[in-house]
Amino acid sequence: MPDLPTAPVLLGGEPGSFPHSVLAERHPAIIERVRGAFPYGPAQHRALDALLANCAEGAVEPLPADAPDRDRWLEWDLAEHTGRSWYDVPWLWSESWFYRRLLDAVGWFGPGAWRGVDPFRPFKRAELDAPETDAELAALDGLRELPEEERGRALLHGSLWGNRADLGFRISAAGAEAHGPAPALVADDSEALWSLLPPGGTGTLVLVADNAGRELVPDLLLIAHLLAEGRIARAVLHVKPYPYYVSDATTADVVDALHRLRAAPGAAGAYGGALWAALADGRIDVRAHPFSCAPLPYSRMPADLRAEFAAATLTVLKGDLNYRRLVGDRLWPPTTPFQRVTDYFPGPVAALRTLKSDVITGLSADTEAALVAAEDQRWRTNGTHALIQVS
Ligand SMILES: O=P(O)(O)OC[C@H]1O[C@](O)(CO)[C@@H](O)[C@@H]1O
Repeated sequence: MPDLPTAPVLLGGEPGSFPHSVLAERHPAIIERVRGAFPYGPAQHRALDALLANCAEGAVEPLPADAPDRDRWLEWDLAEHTGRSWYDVPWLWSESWFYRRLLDAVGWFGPGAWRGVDPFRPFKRAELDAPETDAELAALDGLRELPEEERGRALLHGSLWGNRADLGFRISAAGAEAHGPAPALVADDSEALWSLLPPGGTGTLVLVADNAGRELVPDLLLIAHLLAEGRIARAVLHVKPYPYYVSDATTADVVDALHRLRAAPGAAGAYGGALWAALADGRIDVRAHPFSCAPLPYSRMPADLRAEFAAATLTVLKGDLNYRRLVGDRLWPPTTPFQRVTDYFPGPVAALRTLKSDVITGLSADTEAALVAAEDQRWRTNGTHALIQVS
């Protein structure tokens, strides 16, 4: 693997920092929301209490010998981090560990009746069922008369800005949506993206999804458009193998989104039907690779995933967490070339992301200066800016 340039890895240990607030405030709030959403029994309440305590002062504990994914977590640095504070290990790792432990606490992996019950499902469902979703679907009717390129651009932006629909983020960023859909693109390589997907394409788009609901719906619409317009022949949609970061999409969320689309009137319903048919005949494939929930950067991806990304015409990584994993969860100087930190990626890659954490690369010096002048460093995390970067 070529040498990557380095910058400090983000840790959660510094009070006042964004990562610290996620570990110290957001995670306890998520535990209480989940606790309030299900009629859990005493065992789950006790386990959630223990997790709360662990969030505050605890150390990383080993997984029990019979945990189904113990070997995988050992490959993912669990032994190295065991006994250390959540605040001293890489923030990317401790956040991911939090979701793994939360699933344990509610019985997701257990043999009991709560096995496989998604603790975030009520929140994801509520978003999908919200009137705002109806309005977004109805707006598709207005796109029908547009030339294909304009329709494609609109759907690309729908998928991009759909990334603000992140329920974990909203717990501590109330009001971020009130800024409206500001056209605040801090980097825009969309021309390069379209040049990789010309009409008459016979290739495969890999879309690594992020959130369910109001992000996944526009992601699916974009895929439907690219297939219908002959810009790709196939699409592979990667989702999470288990509930993660509150709103991340699982296979069950894909099913919910497709039902929602199919039941909608007008253009949305037609897209839903086309997507359903494309899944049935194999033009769209859904994957839930274990590495999608790994606490690691993509530079450590396993060989099978590397081969899949290498064979794709383009891999689109959605969202903030995927961006952190793509470029490395480090405090890069913002003008660090995106190309340089993604050199290791085995094929053409695009990031579509709204900015919700400190990590950023690929800005021009002018753009960085303008952002800092207007907002100090708040632009990095307040979810009102977005980027399209291609390498
Ligand atoms: O859903 P997204 O765009 O990946 O955002 C999730 C982000 O939320 C956070 O939990 C905090 O913003 C980050 O850790 C993470 O990058």
